[in-house]
Amino acid sequence: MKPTVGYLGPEGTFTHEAACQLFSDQPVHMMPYPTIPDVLSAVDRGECTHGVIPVENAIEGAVNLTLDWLIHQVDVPIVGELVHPITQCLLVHPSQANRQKEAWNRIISHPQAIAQCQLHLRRHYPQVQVEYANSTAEAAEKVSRHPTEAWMAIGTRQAAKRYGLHILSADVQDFQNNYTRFIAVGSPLPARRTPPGQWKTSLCVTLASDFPGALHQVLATFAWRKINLTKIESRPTKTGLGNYYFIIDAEMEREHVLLKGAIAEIEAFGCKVRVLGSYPCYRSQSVQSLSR
Ligand SMILES: O=C(O)C(=O)C[C@]1(C(=O)O)C=C[C@@H](O)C=C1
Repeated sequence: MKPTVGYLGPEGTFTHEAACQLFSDQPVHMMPYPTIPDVLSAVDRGECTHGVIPVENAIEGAVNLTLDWLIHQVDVPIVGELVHPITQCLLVHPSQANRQKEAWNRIISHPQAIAQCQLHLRRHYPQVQVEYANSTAEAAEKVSRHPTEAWMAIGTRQAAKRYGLHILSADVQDFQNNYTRFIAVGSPLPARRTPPGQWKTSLCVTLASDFPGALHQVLATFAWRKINLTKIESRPTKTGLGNYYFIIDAEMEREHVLLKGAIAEIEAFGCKVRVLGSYPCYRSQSVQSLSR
């Protein structure tokens, strides 16, 4: 049976591009969902074999909704990662494309996309009212349904094609080198033609108690074993101010004797360790020819 891949939709989101890349080597059934929690819940209850969602952006940082749902709401392992380039475009209805800059009155997009372009918007379109959408493609689709409005969406080139929009300007993010890290969750990833660049294990660590050097003690277990950490992020446990989980990404397979040793040592201090997944990491090929 073909795998069913849930992703943050509708068609034409960055997540859709990432999902097409990750599953480009075999036939799959792609299933769009309106929100990140919907994707994760669909995988959790077995409606999809896999899910693809964003987890971190180079400009804006962590996608907290993804982290919080992975920790608190669902029990689905991370099985793969894809780093994908993000080119934000200003998309408008073709019948409005000749407007002056001052004439645009609304910008619609996903909060992460708006945040990545905030300097550009302040500089060029200070008058626009911001409206948030569940995804960049949802915003593009809304602009396409309102041909008489002076509205812009921020989104992908693919969304311009799919929803018949005009690209007013491309690369409008405030910093170049814009990349988002997407993760696949659910069943193990089918084999891909390209080998992974690296292997990571994501851990969620809860400290035993709050004392000077508690986090240092945890980090030291990785340091003396020379295990490289690629990320550490704290998220509230939601039990009170000052209580955190630490999400630690280690550049090593879960079964490696050094990582097993590190986890055992951290647990011996009384900390709780949950393995969120151990997975291959890929980088995107060109996104030009993607469509499914
Ligand atoms: O709205 C989309 O197109 C998405 O795929 C979501 C998302 C995100 O949540 O970070 C993905 C990549 C970009 O950073 C902007 C938005």
